[in-house]
Amino acid sequence: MAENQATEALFDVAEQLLEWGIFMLKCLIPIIWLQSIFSPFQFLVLSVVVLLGYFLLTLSPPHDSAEPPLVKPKIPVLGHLIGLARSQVSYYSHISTQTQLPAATLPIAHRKVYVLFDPILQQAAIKSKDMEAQSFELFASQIFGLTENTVHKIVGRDKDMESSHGTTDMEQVFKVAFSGDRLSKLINTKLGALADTLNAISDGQGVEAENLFQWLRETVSRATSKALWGEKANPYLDEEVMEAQWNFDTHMDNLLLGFLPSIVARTAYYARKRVNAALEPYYRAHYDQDDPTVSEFVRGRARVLRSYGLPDDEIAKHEVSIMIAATTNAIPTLFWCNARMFVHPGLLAEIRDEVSSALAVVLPTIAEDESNSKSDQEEVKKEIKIPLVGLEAKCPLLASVHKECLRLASQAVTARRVLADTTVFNPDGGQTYLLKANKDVIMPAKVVHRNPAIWGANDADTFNPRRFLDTSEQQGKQLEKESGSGGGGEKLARLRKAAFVPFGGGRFLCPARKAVYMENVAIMAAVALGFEVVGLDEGCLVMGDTGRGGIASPLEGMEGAKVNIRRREGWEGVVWSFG
Ligand code: HEM
Repeated sequence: MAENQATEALFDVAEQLLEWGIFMLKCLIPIIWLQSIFSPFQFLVLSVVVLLGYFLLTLSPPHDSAEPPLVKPKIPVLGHLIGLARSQVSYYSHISTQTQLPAATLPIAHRKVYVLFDPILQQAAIKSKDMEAQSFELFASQIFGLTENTVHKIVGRDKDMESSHGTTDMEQVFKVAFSGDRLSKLINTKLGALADTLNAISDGQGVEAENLFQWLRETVSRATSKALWGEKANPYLDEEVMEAQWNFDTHMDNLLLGFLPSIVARTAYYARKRVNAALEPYYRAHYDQDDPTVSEFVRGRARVLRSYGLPDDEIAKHEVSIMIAATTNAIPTLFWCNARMFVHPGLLAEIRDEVSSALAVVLPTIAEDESNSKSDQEEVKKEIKIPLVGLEAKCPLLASVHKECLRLASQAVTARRVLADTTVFNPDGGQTYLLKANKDVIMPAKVVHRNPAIWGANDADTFNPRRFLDTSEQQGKQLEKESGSGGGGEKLARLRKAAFVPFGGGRFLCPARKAVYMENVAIMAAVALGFEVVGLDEGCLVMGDTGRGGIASPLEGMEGAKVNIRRREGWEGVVWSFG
């Protein structure tokens, strides 16, 4: 918190200095003019100084008219950087609202980045073969503390592999780890561990939690770590290590400065050190290869890194990123899904009905009906297995709530480096833009996820649990009427598809997306059916902004208040399982 305030203060100072610099230069003009009367030489020198200063403070990179329109910042040179530091991912939304452009070129000092606001243009760029995700090279050594040698080895070998068989070694690992039996094992182990937590909730009193977010974070992180790192030597079984991982995840952006990290980014620096100290013995002892319960995700990645010649300590540093990928987005998504169900009692009742009929389990109120015998009830209560396959299709309202929560909470900022000059085209709007080689393209999900012309003029920013229920042409027509946009309903349905990008897109699309859909809907079903979240307060529930993009968490202190998670009346004693 203190580090963030310091950064904010730094940017305030920079902004003030720039404003003052320009103001002073302007003030100098009459003085220089006066000077010209007494000393032509001093007049000449001062004029050159002022002109040079003004040029440096207002310069922007050359711009081709075929590129997206140039949007100059209010504060010259560093204005966009200051805006981004202050408003983070929402800065792109501000620019989109202010300019109403489908795409923009943002000059930052002598460099520029393209930002695509239009979903069709985003899809055109994201699917182009001439775009590369380059973030690893840019921040890996500062964020993870890797040596330059390690970064070069990884990037160099990845590039060799890519040119020889079209995909990188890591992409191959993702393909295997997130398909077939490996995927089933990953999901079953994680959900098995989650079921253990649910089953341990006592009848009657339930569990008290500081807030629902914290409870989910502990529960889901524990289950995820077991599924990923295996049962023999899971380094995250130690609560201190898990806590350090969360601290690292929350504060790691401060390490990007790369300057005196143990002072400037103290929390992240020491948290990383603690996690490294737990992961290093794990890799040194080769648990990743020797324990058969370890996931293919952990095993395959380490195998690749070893084949690149990385020592165990560098592998340990690199693999701090595993829990970030697996929990940073997944946990807040699950939080919003469950929180939104429980703060809308009418919706919760509908979901409970939908799930119980899909699973053919009898609700206690129905079971208490005289036509049902007591033995029926007991049988129902004994064990309920939530199926993983086909649940979404059987529970369309549940699936719609899940997607709507992803839509509202996703602030993913997909970034790509343009490898060769690329033209992106939107046939509907007729816009064509040139994206030049070696520039970066930013595609902010928040802008397209909340575009009123696509999602509805009245409720693009608000939660509509039924939004994803019906994708028929008729709904498209209704939307068209609401948003006032022209064109057929089909066009709007197409736009919506393009404008829903919580998992990124193209070649670097999240490899775990199928697992996420299956797991989240199953967990929501079990929690809705068998539990109550007492005390959840909608008035204390506010979404924050993510610094680096991804799924937004609730603001600190606004996670919905203290809660009691307890078994639903009539559903005590149920043994939950998934499969
Ligand atoms: C709600 C949950 C999740 C969301 C919203 C999400 C979203 C994303 C996004 C936006 C990307 C970047 C895609 C791009 O650049 O186009 C990504 C990449 C990735 N995600 Fe996820 N993710 C989720 C859960 C997970 C989980 C549970 C895992 C692992 C167990 C995972 C593993 C990865 C990996 C390894 C990548 C990098 C892919 C690459 O570089 O090719 N994600 N995810």
